[in-house]
Amino acid sequence: MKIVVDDKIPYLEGVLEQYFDEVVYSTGSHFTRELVKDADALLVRTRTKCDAKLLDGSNVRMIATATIGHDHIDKGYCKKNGISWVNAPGCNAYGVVQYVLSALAHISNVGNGSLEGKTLGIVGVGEVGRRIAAVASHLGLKVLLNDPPRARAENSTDFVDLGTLLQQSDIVTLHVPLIREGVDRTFHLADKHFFAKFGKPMVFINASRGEVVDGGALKLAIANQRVSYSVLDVWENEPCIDADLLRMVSVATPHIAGYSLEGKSNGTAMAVNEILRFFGFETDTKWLPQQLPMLENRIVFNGENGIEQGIKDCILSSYNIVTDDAALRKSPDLFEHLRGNYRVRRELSYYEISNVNDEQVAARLKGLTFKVNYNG
Ligand SMILES: NC(=O)c1ccc[n+]([C@@H]2O[C@H](COP(=O)([O-])OP(=O)(O)OC[C@H]3O[C@@H](n4cnc5c(N)ncnc54)[C@H](O)[C@@H]3O)[C@@H](O)[C@H]2O)c1
Ligand SMILES: O=C(O)[C@H](O)[C@H](O)COP(=O)(O)O
Repeated sequence: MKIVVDDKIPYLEGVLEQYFDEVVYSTGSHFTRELVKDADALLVRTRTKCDAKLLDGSNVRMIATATIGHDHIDKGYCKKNGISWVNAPGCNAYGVVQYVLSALAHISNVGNGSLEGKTLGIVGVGEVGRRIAAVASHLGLKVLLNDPPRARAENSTDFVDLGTLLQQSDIVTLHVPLIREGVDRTFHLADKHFFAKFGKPMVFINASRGEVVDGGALKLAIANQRVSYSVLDVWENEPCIDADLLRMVSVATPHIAGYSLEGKSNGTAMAVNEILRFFGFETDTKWLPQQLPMLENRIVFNGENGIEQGIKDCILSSYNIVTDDAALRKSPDLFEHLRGNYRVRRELSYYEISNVNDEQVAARLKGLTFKVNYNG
């Protein structure tokens, strides 16, 4: 049996070789019909468009993507052609949480004031959005949630309509999948009408998919100050991103929000286990990547400038978004290289915070998923 694998999926060395006769590694964007035609399975990331153009006439029976998003897989085509597919739900959700928390801490530090009492509007409350909602109160934020599919399915009063959210929030963050058609379409969800509904100049964050935002409408909203501060991790037409938009946004990163080490290793593990299960390979235990790289994991809490500042400093010590912003601005043409050669980044739960003498501070840091060494 043969499997074709994206060569940027980490921690895989020698694993699939134990089960498949042939394992071929290739650049995700370079998969060709020729390469996959006699493959039984594909292990991909977002860079491999799995559609008729790639798959027509192939033997592929199973596609696993080591990512949360699956808009690069033509699900209709797969269904019609008996190809099973799986993604890795939630794998890097805490990586995106860390990204958003770092963005919030940075935004607050550069003159947008305390986060305490501000309202964070979360659009799309799935694996990522609900984790952000769960940690937000530990930064003193109130949340408003918008998720029409969940609101319908759960008949719940936890959600508000998009207009209310945009009217009442100080910060809006998008965590929807890219859906191109239908009642829950998210393609260009953030268009000129969306920005016109803002009740006040607002902070805008997008770490979902680039095509969820109409870049032209965002540029206009920044120019006319409907958007007071903007953070973009994802872009239309990646990796060829809009140079004007890059100049205009406040923080720009190359689609790395979910690129924590934990996120990547979870994605690899989930995809590998699904492949092994699909092909009926006997495994004693669920496969997990071994020997993950370590970093220094101690952070000393400093409350001298207030508790909120101390908490924001802990978040920024774990991951400071400005590093990725600087790298992209320096070399926008290296968008894909910056992603492919991303450094090791550990999630908040990896870090242990010391010098915490206050029970409430300890509870807030734990709520943000840090480990806390509390001297109570
Ligand atoms: N930048 C990154 O590195 C990165 C990392 C992970 C995920 N993502 C993107 O973020 C998306 C969300 O991730 P997730 O794990 O939370 O996905 P998820 O599927 O668990 O949650 C998505 C939520 O959005 C809701 N939704 C669907 N249509 C909606 C609409 N029109 N309006 C409002 N809500 C809507 C769904 O009901 C669901 O609850 C992914 O699909 C992926 O594209 C990006
Ligand atoms: O959908 C996801 O999981 C994320 O967008 C993920 O970070 C994408 O990573 P890629 O497959 O492009 O490396």
